[in-house]
Amino acid sequence: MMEKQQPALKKNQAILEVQALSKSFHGTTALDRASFTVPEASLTVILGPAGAGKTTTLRLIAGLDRPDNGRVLLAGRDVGKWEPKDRNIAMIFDTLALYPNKTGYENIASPLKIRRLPKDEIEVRVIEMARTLKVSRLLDRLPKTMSGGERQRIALGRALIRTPTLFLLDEPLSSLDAMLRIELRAELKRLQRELGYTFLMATPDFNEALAVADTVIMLHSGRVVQISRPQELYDQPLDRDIASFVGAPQINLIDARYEPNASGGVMHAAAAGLPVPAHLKQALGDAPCDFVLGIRPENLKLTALEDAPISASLVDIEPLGLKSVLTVQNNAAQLRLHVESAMVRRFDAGRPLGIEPVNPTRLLAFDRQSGQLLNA
Ligand SMILES: Nc1ncnc2c1ncn2[C@@H]1O[C@H](COP(=O)(O)OP(=O)(O)OP(=O)(O)O)[C@@H](O)[C@H]1O
Repeated sequence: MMEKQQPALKKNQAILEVQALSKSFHGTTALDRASFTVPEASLTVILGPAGAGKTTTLRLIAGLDRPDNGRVLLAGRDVGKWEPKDRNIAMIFDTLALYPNKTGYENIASPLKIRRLPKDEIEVRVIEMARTLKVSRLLDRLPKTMSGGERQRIALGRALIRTPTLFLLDEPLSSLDAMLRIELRAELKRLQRELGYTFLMATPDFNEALAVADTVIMLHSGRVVQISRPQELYDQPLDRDIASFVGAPQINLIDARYEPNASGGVMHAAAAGLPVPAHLKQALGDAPCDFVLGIRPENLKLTALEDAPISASLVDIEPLGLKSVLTVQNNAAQLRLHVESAMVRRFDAGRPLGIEPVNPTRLLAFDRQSGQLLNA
């Protein structure tokens, strides 16, 4: 099968450029002027909740749907009029099913056989792929004799044996159980690096993005709301929706009032007067104002009730192994804290607790109306 010749990339040119891409279905906007680039040999993740427009974006790039507006450029060329088969893109979905009556070898080889590659070349590539995926010993076996994880590796081998310009992966691990998922996402990242592939992967799972992504494109209601490194998305989310979406347990977002004074000012939040860290003071300015204070649950800790800036009573404990998530409440706010399980094992609901923020440089402030991050 002939694929259209891709021109050589110019230095620093993105493999993929998406420019103001829009798509509506029956009057509902699925994608709204989305723009981003994907550099060669990178792993870029499109992150967003259900219905954010992730699949729509991938389908438009693959040419499976036509955009209402905007352009898709591959290696600098507008491919708007190209058929999917001419775009030299491989799309991998979550169902990585195998042919049950074919051996591991035949399964991995099948995309190359369809392309009528010479037998010798197929053999070299399958053996190499099996070595990379550590499944060489499974090549003669049928899928029914393999474990779930082994089958997924063979299926990945089959998906990755082609050498397209770009791989689009739509929630490729979503059908797997948690353990296998963690193992295989590390494997995907390793393969992508080792083979120098370019991956654009959609997922609703921030932890997955954190584990594998070079860059995250955060999509919300069809709009690109932030493009950054995954850790930056967690540390500096550009608005409160992003802050809530990334990180579990969820960030605490509490109404706060800022009162500047000669000694740096005070923030009234959760029925407490808290000192204002320098970066927030800069972001909030010189006048009193209302804002939303963002505190990650790991940046709150239990402390002696008599010295605590915040007092609240225990509502619930969710044990998560070594750590537990505590929900506490006072008359101004409900808060989640991430604490050592050993500390709270014998706590009963209703118990009064003392709480203090830690790592003040990690506190965030958001505009009360727009929800935007307030930055210095
Ligand atoms: N073929 C279609 N016909 C009608 N509406 C569609 C179609 N495809 C997508 N949509 C709508 O467009 C919006 C974006 O859908 P899309 O599948 O791209 O989201 P997603 O981020 O991939 O979600 P998920 O994580 O649930 O797969 C949704 O509101 C969806 O209902």
